Amino acid sequence: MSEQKKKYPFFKTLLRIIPLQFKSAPWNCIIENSLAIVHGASFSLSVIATQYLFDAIANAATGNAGFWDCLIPLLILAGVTFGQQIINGVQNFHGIGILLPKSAGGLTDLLHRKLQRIDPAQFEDTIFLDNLNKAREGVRAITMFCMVAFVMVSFYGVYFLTIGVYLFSLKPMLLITLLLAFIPAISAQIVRAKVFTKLEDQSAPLRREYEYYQKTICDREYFKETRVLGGFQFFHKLFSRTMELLTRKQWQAERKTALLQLALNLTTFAGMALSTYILFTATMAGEISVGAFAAVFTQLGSIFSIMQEIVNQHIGNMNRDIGKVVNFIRLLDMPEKSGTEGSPDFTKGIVAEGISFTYPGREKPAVRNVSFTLVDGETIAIVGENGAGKSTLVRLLTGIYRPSDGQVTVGGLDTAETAPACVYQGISGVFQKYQRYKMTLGENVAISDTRTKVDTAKINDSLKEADAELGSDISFETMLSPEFNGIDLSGGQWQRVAIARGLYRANGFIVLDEPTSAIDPVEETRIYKQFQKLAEGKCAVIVTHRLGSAKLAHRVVVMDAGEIIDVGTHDELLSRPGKYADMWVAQAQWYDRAQ
Ligand SMILES: Nc1ncnc2c1ncn2[C@@H]1O[C@H](COP(=O)(O)OP(=O)(O)OP(=O)(O)O)[C@@H](O)[C@H]1O
Repeated sequence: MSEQKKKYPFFKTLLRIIPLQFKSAPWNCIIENSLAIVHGASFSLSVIATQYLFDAIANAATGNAGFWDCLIPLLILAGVTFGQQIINGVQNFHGIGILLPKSAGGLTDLLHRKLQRIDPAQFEDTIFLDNLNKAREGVRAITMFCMVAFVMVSFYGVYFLTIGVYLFSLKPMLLITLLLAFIPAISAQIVRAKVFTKLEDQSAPLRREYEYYQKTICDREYFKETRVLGGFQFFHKLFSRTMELLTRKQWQAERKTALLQLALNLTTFAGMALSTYILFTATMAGEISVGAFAAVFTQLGSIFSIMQEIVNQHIGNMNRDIGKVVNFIRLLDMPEKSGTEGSPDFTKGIVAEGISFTYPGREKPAVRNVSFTLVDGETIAIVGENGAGKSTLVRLLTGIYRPSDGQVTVGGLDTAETAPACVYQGISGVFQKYQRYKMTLGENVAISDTRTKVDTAKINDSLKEADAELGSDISFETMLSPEFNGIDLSGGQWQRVAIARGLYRANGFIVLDEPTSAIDPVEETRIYKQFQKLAEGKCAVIVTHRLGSAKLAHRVVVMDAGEIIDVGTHDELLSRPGKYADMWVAQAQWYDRAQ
């Protein structure tokens, strides 16, 4: 059964998430529940104290009790009421101020760890991205959900158990009427759950859309282009339309459930009237004392409002959030990219045998039946037109994606069978879509090797090797982000920092996937020459459109429409007619100066 279709019943889901919540903040869960138990029991204590007080007053009126007989239950009642207020305050503060943030942190951590173990190819899949968006919403929902579940058992559970025993001892029918009054309300909540689960499923893609449109309007990375190209109105319209759609869906769900709520209120009103009647007739018939009548009568309002609070508010919210909670669990249940342990031995090189890969949502494979061997100490350049499959091949060779057909071995490790962390441990890469971390210059470089202690001399060397001359006013501590009180770099400077990051990481297999597009061709050739020196004795892959750089590699692989159409040295490929020779002629004038 696919993950999407797998069913998650309410109680099974609840049993799955309670241990997760408990693990994220064990002591706080214990404290919260203990407070809730005491708080719940205190309500019943106040009912019993009220009964004693009224009985004592009734007896005093007939001369059967004195002042002290009335004062003691009065003091007990005052003490219980005061204690209730204190416990309530402490419980609220602890629940909202401590337990909630702590467990939300724990669950977020769990989600992040899970994401690390999910196949990166999933991040290209729209359904997965929707599920991820839903699961993020689930972090907040799950914490509230569990808190309510705890409170239901430890506070309301204790309250209703003790008050139930008390009412039953007075008159069983009273308890039965109260319970029956809430059955229609509970059924209404089941319908509500279904409505909101469906709403959540429909909302996630819309939410992702409007979050994206909002980014195009407000984010710095889009700001210049959307203003200059006049895209603001366009994106604003899309944003408003998606928002409107989402709001309309929410409104429809709320309207549907609000009608049910109305029916619930009528039922509870009828239940309250009937209970009062039973209580009155029992007192008149002398079945219960005046004190018990007064205690129950004053409590009836509280019992109903607490029951309504449970059904309308808590069960209602739980039902509304169950969809989000299920999405969180669904993500946790996703298959992980795991495998056997091992260490790459790069003397065995990198071998691809008949590999193919198709992106989710695409029919044509991006890489088709590709085979080649990169021997130890060899540098290979991969060239080809846009969309030829170069970057996809690199992702397959580095184990980021697993081939749908064929086999890739990196230093003797089969990427489909080995734990990803083991495959990655000896690889360093600079990719086309490298990151511009909003961190200091030093962190931007050293982040590629968090396994070892930060080595400032090595950061310096890497920046030098990448020819990253950023200016005398920029040091390792300079924050590279205007959003965080720092400065920005030019496109070419960022690329050099990214290359330095790739060089900083210890490796046996280096990949440069065209990280030099913002650097002029002459400079690029210089960087690649330096890279070639660093790659000596290692396995290396260069992806480039500029054949002046491909020339530096031992062999060149030419790709077209996902397939390898030619392999050879630069000179071999030039000596025969073909795509490489055509591309070289078209680009030759760039390199005349660089020779
Ligand atoms: N995330 C994705 N989802 C679906 N298709 C994709 C995705 N990424 C790439 N493709 C498709 O896979 C094919 C190969 O893309 P790839 O990025 O590997 O080409 P490339 O040779 O590196 O291109 P370029 O020189 O433009 O960087 C293209 O047809 C592209 O449209």
